[in-house]
Amino acid sequence: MLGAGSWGTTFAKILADGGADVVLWARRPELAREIQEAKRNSDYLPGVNLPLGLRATSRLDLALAGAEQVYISVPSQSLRENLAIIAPHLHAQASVVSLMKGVEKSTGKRMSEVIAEVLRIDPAQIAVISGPNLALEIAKEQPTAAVVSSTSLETAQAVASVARNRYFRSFVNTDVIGTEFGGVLKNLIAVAIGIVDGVGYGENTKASIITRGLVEMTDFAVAYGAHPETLAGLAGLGDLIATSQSPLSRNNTAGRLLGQGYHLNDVVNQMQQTTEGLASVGPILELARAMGVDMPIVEQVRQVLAGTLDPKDIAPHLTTDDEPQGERTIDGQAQSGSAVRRAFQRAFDQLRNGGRGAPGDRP
Ligand SMILES: NC(=O)c1ccc[n+]([C@@H]2O[C@H](COP(=O)([O-])OP(=O)(O)OC[C@H]3O[C@@H](n4cnc5c(N)ncnc54)[C@H](O)[C@@H]3O)[C@@H](O)[C@H]2O)c1
Ligand SMILES: O=P(O)(O)OC[C@H](O)CO
Repeated sequence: MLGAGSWGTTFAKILADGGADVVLWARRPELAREIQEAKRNSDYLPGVNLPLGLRATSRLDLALAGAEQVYISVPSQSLRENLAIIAPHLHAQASVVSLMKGVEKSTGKRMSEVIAEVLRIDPAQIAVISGPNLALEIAKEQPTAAVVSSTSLETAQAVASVARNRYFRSFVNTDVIGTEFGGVLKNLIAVAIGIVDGVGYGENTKASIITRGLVEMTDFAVAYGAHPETLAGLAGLGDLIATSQSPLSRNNTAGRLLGQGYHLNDVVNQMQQTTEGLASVGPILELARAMGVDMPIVEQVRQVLAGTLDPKDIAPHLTTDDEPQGERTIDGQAQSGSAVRRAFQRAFDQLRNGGRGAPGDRP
């Protein structure tokens, strides 16, 4: 596991509690020592006891020696530089798993794209994991689920069978684009929710933004080749709900501070952990423009960040059109609603089958 922040450490615990032999790489030797010796990461996960079998080191060569699966959890904007130092130590057949939820600001690339480009490995060796996964809740062993996605179902299944335990359930799919963009886009909507929360608006406003935000997320991801069902699953709606509702969310918290009137620079200074949404707004809007996708909520988040829109004005503008629009739902067709129906059918089938058997989120 590369990256010993909140999510890297929590995910190392998930893997170790599932029975895997895990070595966690921390950049700072003193943090590696605390994890290795005291089985604690007091900076990021105060009060959490880590598994006794979890090892930690600040030496990348030792962390990667013989690793069959390499999980990466560093800030998205630092992935490329981290990959450059990882590459010489990586086993040629290793699977590389991204736990990150951002796009690279300078290129607009998803994390799996950056990994494929820098490491020059077969995309079938790459997987991504996303879902409603607030680190601190999981570190306290509160049950949740996630989706492991790879273009190779075999790789996704191999990773999912390791990344699971009594409190963490992994499903699989092969929609890497939808799974990654779900994690990126929900951050932007969570910032919007935080903003209106900070302003003092209530549940109607937030529900409207979540619902319309999901349409924006789906329109965007589908334009780039995702399946709409993925956005109705754990990596889309599931994560959107968790991130928008929780005070543990850094994106939500950053939004709330903006809504309370703090300037972006002050908010960035206050956030001690990675807040991916703030860096993703620009590249996502550029990608949206390139595909002709309308994202009024994300555009207004950009304006609030730029200081050109008063936070209290964000909510009424759920659409940029003056004329009343049809309420397109997540598959973009008000009349059919077929993606929503399929998602409900899938959830129903899973319940009926005791959690098994859905083709999209296969456990
Ligand atoms: N925390 C969560 O609840 C959570 C859940 C799911 C996904 N994620 C995603 O995981 C990724 C990492 O998030 P996190 O919460 O672990 O962040 P964090 O800020 O808690 O930790 C980031 C870690 O990366 C390390 N790092 C390595 N290279 C770095 C560099 N060049 N610059 C700065 N830090 C560097 C830091 O030392 C730190 O240990 C993000 O993409 C985030 O969206 C987080
Ligand atoms: O704290 P956030 O806002 O980065 O959200 C953490 C996770 O992505 C929630 O699934």
